[in-house]
Amino acid sequence: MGSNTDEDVADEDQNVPTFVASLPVPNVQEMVRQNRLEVPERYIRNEEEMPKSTRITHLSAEIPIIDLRLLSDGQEEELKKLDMACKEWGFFQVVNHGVAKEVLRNMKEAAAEFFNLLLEEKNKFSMASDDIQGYGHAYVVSEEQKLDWSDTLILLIYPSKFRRHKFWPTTPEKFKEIIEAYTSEVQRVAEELLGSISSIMGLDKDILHSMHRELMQALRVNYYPTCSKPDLVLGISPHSDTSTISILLQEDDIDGLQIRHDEEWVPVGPIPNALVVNIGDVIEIWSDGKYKSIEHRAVTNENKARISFASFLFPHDDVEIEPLDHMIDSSRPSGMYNKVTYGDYLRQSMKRRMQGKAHTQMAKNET
Ligand SMILES: O=C(O)CCC(=O)C(=O)O
Ligand SMILES: [Fe+2]
Repeated sequence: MGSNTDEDVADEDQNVPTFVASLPVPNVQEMVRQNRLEVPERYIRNEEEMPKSTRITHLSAEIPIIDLRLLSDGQEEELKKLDMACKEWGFFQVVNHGVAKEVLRNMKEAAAEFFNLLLEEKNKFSMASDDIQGYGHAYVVSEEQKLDWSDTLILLIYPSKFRRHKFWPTTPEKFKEIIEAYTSEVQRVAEELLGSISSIMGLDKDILHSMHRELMQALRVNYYPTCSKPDLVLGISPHSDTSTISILLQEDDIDGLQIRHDEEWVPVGPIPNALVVNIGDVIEIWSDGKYKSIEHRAVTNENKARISFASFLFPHDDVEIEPLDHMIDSSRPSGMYNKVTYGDYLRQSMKRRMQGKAHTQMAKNET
């Protein structure tokens, strides 16, 4: 991994995985550009989903902050904190991760420049009708469902043989290199984190990584335009991630991400240059529910568009996922989840709209 010597070989390769396509929906940024005040009915949430108050609460300050250097050095305190974070929050912020500020800044600036292009320029990279790589929307499966107040750019990054370069924006000119620089660092951070998560699960450090067969990474860049009525819409619907772990870069000065904790929505206040990490469904299943893949959503605001970068780390399609024997409670010897083939799990989830914990529910062992 990490090499880019096989540049462009993947595009026509039959073995490049494809994902379930989304129905076509309007471009939200363009809609706002044309009429800043309009909020069409399809975006207005039912009463119970409306975000209403989006302010930082006292709980925001309790979301764990983890020092990656200490963690990767195996420092006991930091490993304990990670264990608590995975059990009680499913989310934590990572500092001291070693990704250069310049790499983060370049990524943010390049993405902002891309989204500021005219629609017809961006549409040169729009998703094909049978897949979700490129610029467009994901998880829209019916004409009736409420729509998210966002547009997105999705790229499969690793292994690099799976890249589909025709979807990689060419404006700004250096965008490809900038994505490469950022995502290769994310891959390193992910490998370090998987090592530490292996340790707290009582496994040798390299086990979780090797269980992926190939450690895949997809990048989803979310663009949330401003909204004149942010209390009525959601930038991204509540969902848990189908990944093993996800690593998110967000703006330093715009709130948006909220996570479900003790039945409340808790905003994750940005820490400049930190990365937000969450446990995905795969670890929830491997750990038989001890480590939680927590529901989260994004809200919008009236004043400033927000861009976030979500990297999803996940296993090869053929990998079978099931609770690890030693993580299963003796009181429930068959475990909480059935065995699933990851590729099936992922594609099944994409046939549904994003809906809270519906995906892991599907794998639940009801006996
Ligand atoms: O924009 C955010 O803060 C959250 C994005 C997210 O959850 C996702 O892309 O899966
Ligand atoms: Fe997510």
